[in-house]
Amino acid sequence: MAHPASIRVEQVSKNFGSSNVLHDITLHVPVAQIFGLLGPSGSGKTTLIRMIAGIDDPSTGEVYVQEKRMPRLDMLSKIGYMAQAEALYSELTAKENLDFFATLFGLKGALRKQRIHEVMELVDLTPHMNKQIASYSGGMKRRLSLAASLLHHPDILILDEPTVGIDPLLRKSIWQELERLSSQGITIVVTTHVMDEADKCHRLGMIREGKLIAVGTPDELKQATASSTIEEAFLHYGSVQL
Ligand SMILES: Nc1ncnc2c1ncn2[C@@H]1O[C@H](COP(=O)(O)OP(=O)(O)OP(=O)(O)O)[C@@H](O)[C@H]1O
Repeated sequence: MAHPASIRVEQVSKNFGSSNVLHDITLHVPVAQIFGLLGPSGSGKTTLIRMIAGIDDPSTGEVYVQEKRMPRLDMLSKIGYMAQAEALYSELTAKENLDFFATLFGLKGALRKQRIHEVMELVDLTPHMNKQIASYSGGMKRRLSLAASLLHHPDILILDEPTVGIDPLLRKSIWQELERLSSQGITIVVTTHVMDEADKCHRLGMIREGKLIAVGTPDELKQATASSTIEEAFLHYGSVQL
């Protein structure tokens, strides 16, 4: 076996009432890979990663994380999840918010203080540690959410459009951090609309209308469609009749 799978999605479909939003998705993500999910708005990316994070369950099929069938409460400590909508308390400061999440993850004492400082440093928010979230910009809230998802040193990091509203310089440093985390063995699943970010992923999955229409490295997807950029490859797959 070349690489053990960190995440296995096996023949997963998802219905909301009578509407079928994911169709028969099978996907394996090896340990330490940065896997990007690309697809138009409404194609099902968030629905899929919520099932990987164990927040929702499939209608049919199975999701395994570290070979444990999801959803599973004891896997939550292994997973860091950053949603599109911020789950922050606006009347509290950044530090108070992180203190709250740290408590949920059982981080205590000096270790907790140190970790809060590390993650705040990482997202470049240290000078704003004691400001109320109500005074934060959209980008600052995204950065704080990312910091919160990293607090407990998760093995698996699941990020739903983490860099929306973040300026290019900081986006670059966040991607450097994701690469560093991956080199330490952390598996990362990230949804994105930003094509230069897609190029930084080790492997990509393209989703359209709830179907996984292509999976491969950025180079493989470009070669398969005779494209010079991921954007072109994406447009190619988007125009193919399913
Ligand atoms: N709880 C729900 N109940 C009913 N329909 C839902 C629910 N959650 C998602 N959907 C529908 O499922 C489809 C896929 O939504 P999803 O949020 O997964 O797409 P997405 O690819 O993440 O989009 P975006 O890029 O805009 O975030 C959409 O048609 C959406 O309206």
